[in-house]
Amino acid sequence: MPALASARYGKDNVRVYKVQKDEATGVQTVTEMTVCALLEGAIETSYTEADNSVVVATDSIKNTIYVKAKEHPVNPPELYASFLGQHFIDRYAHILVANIKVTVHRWTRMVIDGVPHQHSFFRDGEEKRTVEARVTREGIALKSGISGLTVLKSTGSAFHGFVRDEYTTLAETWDRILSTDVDSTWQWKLFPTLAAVQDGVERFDAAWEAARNITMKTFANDESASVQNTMYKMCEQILAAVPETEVIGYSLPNKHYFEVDLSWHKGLKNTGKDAEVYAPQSGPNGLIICEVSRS
Ligand SMILES: O=c1[nH]c(=O)c2[nH]c(=O)[nH]c2[nH]1
Repeated sequence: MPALASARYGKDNVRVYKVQKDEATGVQTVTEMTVCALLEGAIETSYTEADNSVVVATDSIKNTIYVKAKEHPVNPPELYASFLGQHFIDRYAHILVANIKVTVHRWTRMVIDGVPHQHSFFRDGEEKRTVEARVTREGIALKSGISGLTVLKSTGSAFHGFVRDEYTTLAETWDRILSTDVDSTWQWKLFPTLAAVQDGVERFDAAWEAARNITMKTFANDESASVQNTMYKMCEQILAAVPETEVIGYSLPNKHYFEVDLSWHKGLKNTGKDAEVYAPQSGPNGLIICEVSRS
């Protein structure tokens, strides 16, 4: 006898733009985000018995995303995600969980002739700020993050001492290129209420800045023994810098740059200490993942 083991539904890829206009100065500030809202609760019969009376239409969920963006601040995204999720469990008695994901796209203010422009912006990279909220009547669980922050260092990275056996072809190296697309998350202690999220709301921007700075500073300055060890050092520092976090996570692809032997052409030296021209690889790539919590 089959049984519905789990179910959630809602609207994904809802693109939202909000402008804030300071009438006194003429300065405008913009936020663009992509929102996903998925609901859980007493919705089984919609799957098993074609009972749509328990279904808040995904079209209505999309409408709610826009309305809540109008009614509430969209910054920081942790606050907007909490308002939105809280709405669904307050408004519908049979909805037990609202899963909200907000992805914020970069619009950085232009500086023209040394002066910040009042209303013009540019996309300075595909890095995103993210938040995942799981809102229930027990509280609001928030996981904030950064994704798509592409970084590279041209030296200061080694990898040696790994298992050597009949499957190994990789040479040990004491100097290699290290490049990755940073995906980092920090899970907050459970907020018991929406008011607890609102109280001290500046913690969210401060944590994002700390995580981003720690990631870049550690990436740049660490004499890396491996991706594993460098990411662990990042996690340790974020736990120390943001006391309200419980778990720090990283998922880092190791984007390989291979040396190219050019000795076939007039004896050109382009390997080892003479390496200058490399072949960036699009795949396969390593993928190194960890989560670090307080002991
Ligand atoms: O930092 C690294 N960690 C690995 O686990 C690994 N494996 C590999 O082939 N290269 C690397 N680099």
